[in-house]
Amino acid sequence: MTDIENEGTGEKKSGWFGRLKAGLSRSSSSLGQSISGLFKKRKLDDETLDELEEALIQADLGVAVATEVREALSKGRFGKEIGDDEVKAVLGGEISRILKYSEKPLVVEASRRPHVILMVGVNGSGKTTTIGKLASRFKAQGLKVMMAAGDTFRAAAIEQLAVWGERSGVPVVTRPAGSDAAGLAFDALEQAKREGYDVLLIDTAGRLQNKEGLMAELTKIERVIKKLDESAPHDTILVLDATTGQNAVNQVDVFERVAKITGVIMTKLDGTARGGVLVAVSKKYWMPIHAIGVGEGIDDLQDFNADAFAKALVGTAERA
Ligand SMILES: Nc1nc2c(ncn2[C@@H]2O[C@H](COP(=O)(O)OP(=O)(O)OP(=O)(O)O)[C@@H](O)[C@H]2O)c(=O)[nH]1
Repeated sequence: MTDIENEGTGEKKSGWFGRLKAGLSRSSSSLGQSISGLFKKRKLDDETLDELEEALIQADLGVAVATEVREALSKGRFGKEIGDDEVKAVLGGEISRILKYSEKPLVVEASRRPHVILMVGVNGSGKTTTIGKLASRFKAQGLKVMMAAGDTFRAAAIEQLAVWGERSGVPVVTRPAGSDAAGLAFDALEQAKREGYDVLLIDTAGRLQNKEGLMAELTKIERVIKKLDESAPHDTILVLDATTGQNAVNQVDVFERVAKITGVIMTKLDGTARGGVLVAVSKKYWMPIHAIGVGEGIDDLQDFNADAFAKALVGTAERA
């Protein structure tokens, strides 16, 4: 058994925390600025709490989280004077507490041969890139990895995965654009079983315009995979683009209805002011968040760490 958290040295960790913090700096500076503006030697009254709640909603954390933070902050402090630092500390603590439920590294059960991971998400969410990053990580851990270019609607997606395959030295099963994705998934799994692969990562198309079509496609892929392995897919990971803000929450709604989502990876957390949406997703769905994408490079995928994320989002810490 292995997981993607076991990678790297302490030095690398502080490096990635730096990257996470840099990535989330837009989110944290917009949130930090709102808070700093609010709590310059101010009494904690209803008006201030209303403004804080509004700032949190503006930062995409969602109404439920904003209400919870408001309650936590007012407890024992209502009517007293309060400063930025205390507010940020309470906020960071509350966010971390919520996110803890979602902290769950992606575990590959190597004995499954292969552990089948289906990647779903709308076009452009970062699915293909994330598969490439995962493949490269698993390979670095010594696992035998295969990818299947199941987004057969777009020739560019097939080519893109092939490039990731070359980059990471991982074989990619492809078919010409327009081919049947379920057939491709079946063949890939058959080959992976026969040749003793540890992990099979399957890309899928994510056209949201037509929910019935999407559901039919994913259901068909699942059905044919099960002919070869009743327990597969072992993970169905929804890839969400942080830059879409609240729309990411709607996407969980849609995909939950068309597939049995087992976890989430959120991409593009570098350089967006909308990183708070991850907290809204965690709070609403209590869903495992396996990892986060903080760039386009092969190493820009980090294990999700609730505490580090909360600190980077609120902008409270120099180090993890
Ligand atoms: N900045 C940044 N860009 C990312 C990240 N992940 C993916 N991208 C970029 O987002 C764009 C879309 O990524 P894809 O991997 O092609 O997305 P997809 O969901 O497979 O989209 P289709 O191929 O259209 O189905 C690409 O330009 C990626 O390089 C990330 O974590 N940070």
